[in-house]
Amino acid sequence: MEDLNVTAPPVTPSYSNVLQMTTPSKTGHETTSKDNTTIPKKSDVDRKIEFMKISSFINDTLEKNSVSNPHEDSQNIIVLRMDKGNKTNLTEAKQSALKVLKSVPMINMKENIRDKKLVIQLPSVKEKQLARELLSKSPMVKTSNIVVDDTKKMFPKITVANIPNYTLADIEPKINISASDSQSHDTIKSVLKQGFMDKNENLRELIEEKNKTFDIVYVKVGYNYTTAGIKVWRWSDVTLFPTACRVPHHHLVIDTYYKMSPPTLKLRPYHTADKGVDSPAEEQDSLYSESDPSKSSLHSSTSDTANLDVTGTGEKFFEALDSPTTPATPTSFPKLKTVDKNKCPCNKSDGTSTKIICAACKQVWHQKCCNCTGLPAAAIKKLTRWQCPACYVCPALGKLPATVYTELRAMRDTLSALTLRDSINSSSYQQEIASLRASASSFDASEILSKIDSLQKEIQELKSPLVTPDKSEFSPTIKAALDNATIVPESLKMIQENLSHLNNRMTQLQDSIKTGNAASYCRSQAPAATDSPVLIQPNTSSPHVLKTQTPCKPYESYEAGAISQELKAELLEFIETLDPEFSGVDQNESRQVIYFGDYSYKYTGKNHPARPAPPVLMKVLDSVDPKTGDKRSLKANSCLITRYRSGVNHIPMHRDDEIMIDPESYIMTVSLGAKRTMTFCNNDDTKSESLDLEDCSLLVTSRFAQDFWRHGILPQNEISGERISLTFREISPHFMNSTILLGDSNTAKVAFGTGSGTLGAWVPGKRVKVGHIEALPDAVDIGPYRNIVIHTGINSINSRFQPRSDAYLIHVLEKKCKDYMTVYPRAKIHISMLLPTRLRRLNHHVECFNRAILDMSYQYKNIRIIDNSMFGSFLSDEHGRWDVKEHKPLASDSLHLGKMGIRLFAANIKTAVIGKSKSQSRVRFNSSQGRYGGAAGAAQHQGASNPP
Ligand SMILES: O=C(O)CCC(=O)C(=O)O
Ligand SMILES: [Fe+2]
Repeated sequence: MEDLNVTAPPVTPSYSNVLQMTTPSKTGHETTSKDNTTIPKKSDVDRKIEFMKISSFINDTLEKNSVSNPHEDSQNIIVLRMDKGNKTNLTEAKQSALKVLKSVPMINMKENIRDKKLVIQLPSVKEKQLARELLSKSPMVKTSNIVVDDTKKMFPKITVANIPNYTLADIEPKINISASDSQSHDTIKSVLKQGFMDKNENLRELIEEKNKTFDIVYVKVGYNYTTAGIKVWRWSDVTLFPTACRVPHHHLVIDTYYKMSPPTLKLRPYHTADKGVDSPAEEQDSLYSESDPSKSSLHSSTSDTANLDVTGTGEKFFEALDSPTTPATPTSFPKLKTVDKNKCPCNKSDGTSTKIICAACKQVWHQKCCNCTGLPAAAIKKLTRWQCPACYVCPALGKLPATVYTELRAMRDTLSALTLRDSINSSSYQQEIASLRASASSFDASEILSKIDSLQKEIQELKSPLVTPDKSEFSPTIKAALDNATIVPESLKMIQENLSHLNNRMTQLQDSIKTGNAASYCRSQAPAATDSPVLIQPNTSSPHVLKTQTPCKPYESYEAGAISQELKAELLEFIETLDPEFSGVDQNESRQVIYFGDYSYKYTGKNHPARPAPPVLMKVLDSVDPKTGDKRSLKANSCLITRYRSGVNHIPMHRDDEIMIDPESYIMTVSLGAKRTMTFCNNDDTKSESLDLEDCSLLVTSRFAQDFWRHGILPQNEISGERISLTFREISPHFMNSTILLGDSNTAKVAFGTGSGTLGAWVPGKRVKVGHIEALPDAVDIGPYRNIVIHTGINSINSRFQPRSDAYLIHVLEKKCKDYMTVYPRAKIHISMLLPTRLRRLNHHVECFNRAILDMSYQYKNIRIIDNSMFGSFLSDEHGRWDVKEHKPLASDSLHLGKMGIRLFAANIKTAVIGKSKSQSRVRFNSSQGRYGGAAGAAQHQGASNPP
């Protein structure tokens, strides 16, 4: 190939695909190429079809190309896809699939509800083939239009896709053109086409369909994110391709160059600078047009060819980077809407936003348009070597010598020799499977079922302590234990709870045995055993236990006579004056309320505007001395006065769990008048408590307890007297963004709270030190935060003392996240990606681990990713960790961020947790108004509406 000596035919690059943001899609136009053939411009539909074809080509290629696949296991995956419009129920499909695959050992079967698919992981290719065969024959698949697919479907969000250039390496050797017969453009073209077509059936179709119009394809890989309404691209090394594709909220964009590149026919590398691309005329080129060769950037490509990455590993790319003549910025960047360097690419004039100038391309950016929000103007001025997203490439990830790849490959080979997948194929493992199969065939379910039955009976009897058990019926062990035991009521309760749990599990097991699914039941109970060579189960509870557990008391304290008679009289006198202002909470007027507070409060569908509190309410707060378990200060900035005319008036069971209540706060209720009973119930209604609220009493509950207990004052028709309650809460719209940061030492300096904290007033919360993944706290220890930000893992993957496989660590992380989602279904979990370090061996691992996090997180809609890759560019600043001038990391530290790094890291967290919710853009309050000050915020009481 290199020796081809052909004259340059007229060629020009087409950059249409990358112009998604710059060129509005044109449909139905026709254009005339230089050789006068009329070439149809592609309609959106055409493009879509083409992209689908090409993406399946990519999937195939990746399937074959395990080198670029970071998840070796995913080769043995079958996907059952219930396509759109298919009415099949996923759970039913799963049941049927389990039946069909009864005889096939499998690692697991996961439901992906969002994409309506089942992902079946099998131990090896052999089992996969077997499973595929069984599935394709199964009536379930045939009759319900379920597609059996063994691609990995790595690219759920491909918007524009094409052939990744590493596939060119596969193709190239197939194209044998001798110097003599390659004199004409057409010959070369046809030979190349043949080369492509030989490679892939889909592509053949594509080419034949489009005929004539297909040239060589060059690919750039990247993903974009949106900032200030404009799309910004981050181009990646092609080896990062899967990662780029899988960032859930980014769209993958692959820049395509339908180009011939004589005279050398070297393929243009994806990262070469886009010389000559800025011309708007070229932007409008169709994919297929050929125009003036002088505009082509591909002609003068001696340096381009030097950068050619034919191996697909990025080696050449990095080699080229290492050479002193190559600029340090290898990425090219799509053209921005504006060609005016003095104007931000967002094309909007925003006089208030501080501007930054890129040191490389001199483009002006608004602070907010390049992800620099959170930085003070003074700090921005200091960013003299700042490079914009278009120019920057993180030195940690972007510049590795080729030798590193050789080492890495060797390392990977050694490592993969140690993985479970290989051991699965080993003969001893196979023998074990065979013996298990043999014993399974002689498995006598009836004996086990009867044993379970009798165990369940024993459990049932143990569970009813009121009936004195006849010990003679128990097994000797239980009998002995009962004889020796002195059981206190609490432990009895606990034993009872555990027994119910056990009982449930037994019933499940029994069902599984009866339906012949024992094997799959056992597998689903032990994912760690197959995911990881380290067979350790993380210490987390089952969803059942998590949902029903009650880790706290329903209330903190109750104090009779907490309010003096004088204060009571004063309060009643004040409330008397409010009489006409009370409003009924529903049509039945089950009770009447009136509200005072710094922020407006939406309670049972009605908006109660902010209203300054009178001194007498302040007096109540000042006079009480609530007894709480800890010394947290009791703050309140709102008071809801509720009037129950008689015992008929009531408040149904509910939780005070509005998102605007401080997650760490207490809720105080002062009762006046008739004695009423408050009932508390835990989540699964297995526990209930009641408490008489007497005249002048004070009840203190915590916001924390609301997730585990409901409360209410039910009708007591026999009571004729009136009761008035005053409920004091701490409410602020800030708490919509309340955040708990579970983070390693890099997060130590991220400051929370109002005022001048790094995260600012709108992100209140706290940081909990979590040095490594296994130290992530249990769900019940977290609290009702809206956001759970996790930034930990670097110590886990770097630990020499407690080495853990990535699969295991991801498993623990996933399990913890699931626990958090079970206990706090309204919380958003943000996993902040590991940051690059100065340790090169670790950086590769960081990248792989981040990919694995992406893989895991993609399955859950409540898990989001904080993508720190962009902010890598700031690490190059002297305030961060990288010394751009010396092109090496700062000497001081290998893992920790510098001062500026922390700021930007915090800004990234802030952006993630604040999001772009509407209410956020409407900042409607004035924090300086203080306690009961009366500015208008908005808080909402979600519970306490009467059932219809
Ligand atoms: O009146 C009471 O004591 C309880 C009121 C209450 O639970 C509420 O407003 O959420
Ligand atoms: Fe309540």
